[in-house]
Amino acid sequence: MTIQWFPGHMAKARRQVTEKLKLIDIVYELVDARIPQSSRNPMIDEIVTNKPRVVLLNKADKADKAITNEWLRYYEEKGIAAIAIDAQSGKGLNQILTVSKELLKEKFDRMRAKGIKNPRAIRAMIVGIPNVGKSTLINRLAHKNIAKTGDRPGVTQAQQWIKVGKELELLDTPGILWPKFEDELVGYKLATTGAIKDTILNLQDVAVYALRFLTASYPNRLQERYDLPHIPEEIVDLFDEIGKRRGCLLSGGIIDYDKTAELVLREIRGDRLGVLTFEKPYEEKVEAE
Ligand SMILES: Nc1nc2c(ncn2[C@@H]2O[C@H](COP(=O)(O)OP(=O)(O)OP(=O)(O)O)[C@@H](O)[C@H]2O)c(=O)[nH]1
Repeated sequence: MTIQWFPGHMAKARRQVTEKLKLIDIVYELVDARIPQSSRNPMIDEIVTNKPRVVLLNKADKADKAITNEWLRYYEEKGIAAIAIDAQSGKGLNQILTVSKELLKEKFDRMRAKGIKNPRAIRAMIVGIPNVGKSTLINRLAHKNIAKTGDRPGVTQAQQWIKVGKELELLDTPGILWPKFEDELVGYKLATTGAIKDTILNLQDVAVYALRFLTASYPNRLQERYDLPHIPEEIVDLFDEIGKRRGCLLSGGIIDYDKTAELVLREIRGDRLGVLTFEKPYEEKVEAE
């Protein structure tokens, strides 16, 4: 597989995030609840070293609820604050302030101890990979409450802050961290959920991954959706069955594998096979074939 992880992009993103860290009290790391591990950039652990962090499992409406709960337990066991949210509908968002206040209690208590009667609002920034829902979350929290507050020390550029009630302020520009997909399985998961462009990986390979995953984890849904009396063992036979049933054919009745791959991925992304989660905590890494 010839996936490139652009070091130039990453270095720039790292610089920008590091610069903004000086302005804030807490980081909200947005990940996709369907692939909490693959949708984060592991470098964030090196970048965000001295600020508390909350993991926000976004698009929880598209994820398998039981597995989202497993992820929440996993983070709890590791002592990492995590909340399942749906930025589009606003579900779970009210927990963000509560958790932030808990994590920053000592810092703000110290301010009060120094004689500051009404400490300022908590300042936060959102970071995450492209398409994970950063803008949706900011807009949802903002309710058009965007406040121009001008320069803050440490940056040459004026930062805009978004007021979220009285107690929270968000940087209006999120930090973008690129996904790291040197591992091909990570790449396939990102592609299946639509986090990376379809032109980056071979679409048939992505669909092979997705169909193998469905066969192993959600066989009933696969059978039901494509009306399969049983799931063929050979992946090519599975493509044939789906292509035949859905009319993805070339002239002469030959199965059009590109069209079949496209159809399957479109239906997965559109929740036609129900809500799905592609990775579990503590899961052994399985090499994609
Ligand atoms: N179902 C669902 N869709 C969501 C949710 N949050 C965001 N989306 C959708 O995901 C897509 C990407 O959301 P954006 O907010 O543009 O993501 P972003 O991280 O700002 O993307 P970039 O600007 O590329 O960095 C949009 O189509 C949103 O409508 C969610 O909680 N649930």
